[in-house]
Amino acid sequence: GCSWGYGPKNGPDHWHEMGFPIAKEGARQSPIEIKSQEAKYDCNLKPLNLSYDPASSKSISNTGVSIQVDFDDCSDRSVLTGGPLCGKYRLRQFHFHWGACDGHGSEHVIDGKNFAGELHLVHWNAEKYSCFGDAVKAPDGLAVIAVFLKVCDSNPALQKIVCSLECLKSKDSKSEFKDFSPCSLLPSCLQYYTYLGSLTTPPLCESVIWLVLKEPVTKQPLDCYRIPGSS
Ligand SMILES: NS(=O)(=O)c1ccc(S(=O)(=O)NCc2cccs2)s1
Ligand SMILES: [Zn+2]
Repeated sequence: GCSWGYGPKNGPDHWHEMGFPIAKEGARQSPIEIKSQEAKYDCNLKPLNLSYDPASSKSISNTGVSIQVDFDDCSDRSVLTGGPLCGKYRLRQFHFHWGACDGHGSEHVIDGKNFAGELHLVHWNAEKYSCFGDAVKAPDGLAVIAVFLKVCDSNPALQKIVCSLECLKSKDSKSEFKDFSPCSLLPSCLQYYTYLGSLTTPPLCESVIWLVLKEPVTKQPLDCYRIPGSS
């Protein structure tokens, strides 16, 4: 069909011919490979300042290409400030990218290392733009925190998300998802790399200030959930 995805016929190498020429012609396309030795320290950068209200989480859905938790972004309930950012960026949603096996799945790569997955917390500049749709078209409209995910034996915060997957088996399924604190998914150290890039999926808008955390978090191996009746 005409919808983009990650298959051999509709994956990233085809997106430019599926209505998103920016994939080939863009000036600041993400993801990128980060080479730590080439990163420059910038003393003007501030620490990231996250202020999230767990009561602002609304729902969790299977978008067909990811698992996404949406937040109430009608007011400044969950906001990101600091880092390279000017003003307050409102948390709109977070979602995941992962692979078929544990050796790959992250979008960004650090010094040639792939991680099992990557969590993206998507924020938009509500001080400067009146709605998300306007922000996603602006060069400083979005700020996305990227967190690398490693496989490990347990992560209680992810547990709540994984448990919700039971009733999200089909595309566009959605269920209530209240009182979730995204901070519980973050590593203790919020040191980050930052660069100007784009959405990593169509429409690939070049409107993202990327904040890629240096420290990964550990995620529950999904296969640790025994299916009742299986041996
Ligand atoms: N992987 S990522 O964090 O770079 C994202 C990809 C898409 C994102 S979105 O939530 O902004 N939707 C994009 C849009 C929907 C409708 C108009 S633009 S965030
Ligand atoms: Zn993403």
